[in-house]
Amino acid sequence: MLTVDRLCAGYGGGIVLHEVSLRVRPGSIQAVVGRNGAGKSTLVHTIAGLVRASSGRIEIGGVHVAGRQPHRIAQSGVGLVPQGRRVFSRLTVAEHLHLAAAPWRARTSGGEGWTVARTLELLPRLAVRLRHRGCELSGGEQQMLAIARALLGQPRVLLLDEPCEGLSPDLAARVRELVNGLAADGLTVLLVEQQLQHAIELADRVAVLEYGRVVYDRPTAEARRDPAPLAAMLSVAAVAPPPANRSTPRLWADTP
Ligand SMILES: Nc1ncnc2c1ncn2[C@@H]1O[C@H](COP(=O)(O)OP(=O)(O)OP(=O)(O)O)[C@@H](O)[C@H]1O
Repeated sequence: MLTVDRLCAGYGGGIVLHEVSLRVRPGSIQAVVGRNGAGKSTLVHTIAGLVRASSGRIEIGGVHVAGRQPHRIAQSGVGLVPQGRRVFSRLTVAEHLHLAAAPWRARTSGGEGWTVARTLELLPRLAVRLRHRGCELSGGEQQMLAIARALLGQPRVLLLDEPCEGLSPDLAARVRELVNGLAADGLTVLLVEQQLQHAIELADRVAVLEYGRVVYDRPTAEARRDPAPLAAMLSVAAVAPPPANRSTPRLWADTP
């Protein structure tokens, strides 16, 4: 369970997040949408400890983690897939995975845990690119690597900041399918998503951030039944996609 309670955070004394509260249950996906500059990345970075919370609570499985160092928060079970992937251009896929699977991360949280072999089974495209450097990967491969790296930290809570940004529609659909499968396996997922339609197709709940405040937070079933208020908040056309099926991940074997 991820609980964010009246969280305030910002930069250099300026406040970006104003009393943000969210609760994300294990095995569920909470989407966060909002216009550019609304504070979505700041929220994700504050949960991950990269931005300091000025007040409020962040709990992972009931343990208050706000104020801890980012690596301590990672050890508490928070995995981050940052916006723009942030893979190292000169390191190979194998080196990325080796670093992410460092011994202090080898803890498992009850289950069998993520090993390099298991991530390569889930994302077999990476297995054939092991010797390639980050700069030689396609956007889709970089995204897979960013997800694999986060999984190797044994997260209970996975934060994904616009994981489909810049990907082709086909690849973006595969990333969403993967995220859906990870939630089906019990991960708690907070997903920043640009596309409202995709957010309500994939997530269990959708929240809208506006100027750093949560102005909407409802089950997506409700948003699907009546998308107009949500669409109006974001100034996009109302859409009502079919409900997503939660299923285990399909192997991502073909060339992205
Ligand atoms: N490192 C930083 N230092 C100072 N201000 C920042 C920093 N990062 C973000 N901001 C400011 O915080 C506000 C929220 O930015 P943030 O990146 O969280 O928004 P966002 O909703 O993720 O936007 P986008 O959809 O464009 O990624 C913006 O006004 C932005 O200029």
